[in-house]
Amino acid sequence: MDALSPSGEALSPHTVVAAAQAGLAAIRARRPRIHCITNSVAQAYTANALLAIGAIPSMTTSPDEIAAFAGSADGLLVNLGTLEPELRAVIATAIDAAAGAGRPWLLDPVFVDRSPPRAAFAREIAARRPTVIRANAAEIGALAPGEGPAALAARLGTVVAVTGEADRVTDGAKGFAIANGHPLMARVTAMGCAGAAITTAFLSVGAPPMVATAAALAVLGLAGEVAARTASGPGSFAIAYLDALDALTPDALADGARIKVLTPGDAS
Ligand SMILES: Nc1ncnc2c1ncn2[C@@H]1O[C@H](COP(=O)(O)OP(=O)(O)OP(=O)(O)O)[C@@H](O)[C@H]1O
Ligand SMILES: Cc1ncsc1CCO
Ligand SMILES: [Mg+2]
Repeated sequence: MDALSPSGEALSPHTVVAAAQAGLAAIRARRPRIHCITNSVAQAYTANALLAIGAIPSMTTSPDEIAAFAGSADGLLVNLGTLEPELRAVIATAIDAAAGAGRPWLLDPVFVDRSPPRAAFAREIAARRPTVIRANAAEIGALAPGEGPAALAARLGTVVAVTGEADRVTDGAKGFAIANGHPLMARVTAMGCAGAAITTAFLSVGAPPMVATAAALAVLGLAGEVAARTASGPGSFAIAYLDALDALTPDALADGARIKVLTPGDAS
């Protein structure tokens, strides 16, 4: 299982496909619990997406419970989509607990491009070195103005994933481009948020972070392509996407994943 070997190995599209297959099997067998501090728009869909892939969601943000929940979870998602004031301290406590327990955590800096105070807070959180930062291009631009994903990843020692029509993942030196996905994914709110939660589930089952993130994005994109075949619009697509996550097979991944290795020049 080359995908589960330590980082530093030669990277290839096959590495990612193998990690997607192994990660999917591990999530379904081990049922990792992912604690999600996420926005009020995305909560129910995110919990359903985690269940569809085989993981277990927990979602509380209660200040007196967050350390217990985050510290005993297999991974932590921090999503800033509806950043009510009391969440700032809750997020700090959750990161302490997850990082203290040696668990991966992922930052999704939603809408930092719309709010300078939120961008400032997101930069503070990013300085805590999340395992992965996942965002759309506008959000990465606001989080690290003038820097670009590869420089951001290199400076923090984290993995940065930029999602959109094509997805790119980098550790600052190397990277992957994932071409899977469907335009209907941009017509349902919280697709990125739910995808970040599923990416956290892949991080929690053991592949190195850049490979695990690329694997998760291939899974998410391929599920989107499968769902689009039967959907008649955004509403039925949202439901079909959950079914597609549940039904995805190792063979479908081998046939359908569209991954390219990025060299240092094009990882920026
Ligand atoms: N036009 C597109 N074609 C193919 N895939 C897409 C397209 N737009 C988005 N996606 C896919 O949808 C997922 C969500 O990415 P997106 O960049 O839209 O997230 P986001 O902006 O954070 O969304 P949200 O904030 O609504 O959760 C990614 O896996 C991405 O690959
Ligand atoms: C629409 C919306 N507003 C805050 S969070 C969110 C979900 C998509 O990120
Ligand atoms: Mg988003």
